[in-house]
Amino acid sequence: MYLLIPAAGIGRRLSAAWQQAPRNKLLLPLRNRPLLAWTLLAAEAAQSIRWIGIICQPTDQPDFAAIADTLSLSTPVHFITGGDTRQASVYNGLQALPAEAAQVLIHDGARCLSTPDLFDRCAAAFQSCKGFIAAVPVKDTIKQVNANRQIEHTPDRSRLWAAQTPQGFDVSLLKDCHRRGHDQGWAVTDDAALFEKCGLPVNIVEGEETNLKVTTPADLSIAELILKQRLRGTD
Ligand SMILES: Nc1ccn([C@@H]2O[C@H](COP(=O)(O)OP(=O)(O)OP(=O)(O)O)[C@@H](O)[C@H]2O)c(=O)n1
Ligand SMILES: C[C@](O)(CO)[C@H](O)COP(=O)(O)O
Repeated sequence: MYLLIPAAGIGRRLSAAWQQAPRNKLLLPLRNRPLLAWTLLAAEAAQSIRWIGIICQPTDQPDFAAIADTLSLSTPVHFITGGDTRQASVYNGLQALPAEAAQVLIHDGARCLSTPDLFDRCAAAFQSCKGFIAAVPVKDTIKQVNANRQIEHTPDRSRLWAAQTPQGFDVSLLKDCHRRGHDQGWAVTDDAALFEKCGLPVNIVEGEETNLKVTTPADLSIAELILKQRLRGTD
């Protein structure tokens, strides 16, 4: 299975909280390794992942290459230049896939706590569909709010899921959706939304409650705790 890892962000929300200049949060230490290292180790331990493409800014590539070298991965790692948005980065990643890649998993580098089992369950989902996402049921009541911060609507919680990654797609179909998105000026925050806008079905694969996206300082603290428990075997 081919895996694309969007890793070309600049961590604005994390840096702003610390009142620091933006920097790629995937280089931040978590326990005793850079955040990206945990993502790579999980992908390496998955039975299904045979190819990794890290989508990054050229300025981060030397650091990411050093991280990959330190891990001595058996899975081949390739580097792809990212774009100004996650959507643009994934677009670049798709263009860089080997011609023989028919299916791809896309997984945020910032979701460093995903387990090998989740990668393998997602890879297996291709046996029954051409588009899917890892997701978990929503626990909070969600409110749709207008510009005046007044509640407009309370969706039925029983039908709400929080999208995670990996997200998996037929490569040819996703390339078409990204192309249409570029031509139509669609701006989306996950790749499934492009499939949806193109009228293509996207299924749900049960995600993991611990598969959080490290976005804010609180996420970093939670990720530290989860890793501490996981490394002690008490996760
Ligand atoms: N132009 C971008 C923006 C984001 N990402 C990646 O997409 C994932 C999810 O993005 P997010 O958590 O938002 O990371 P950042 O964009 O770095 O964070 P922020 O929005 O706070 O700047 C991350 O692994 C990030 O590196 C990317 O590859 N290219
Ligand atoms: C793809 C994603 O992780 C699904 O929840 C999320 O949309 C990424 O959003 P971000 O703003 O790029 O972190």
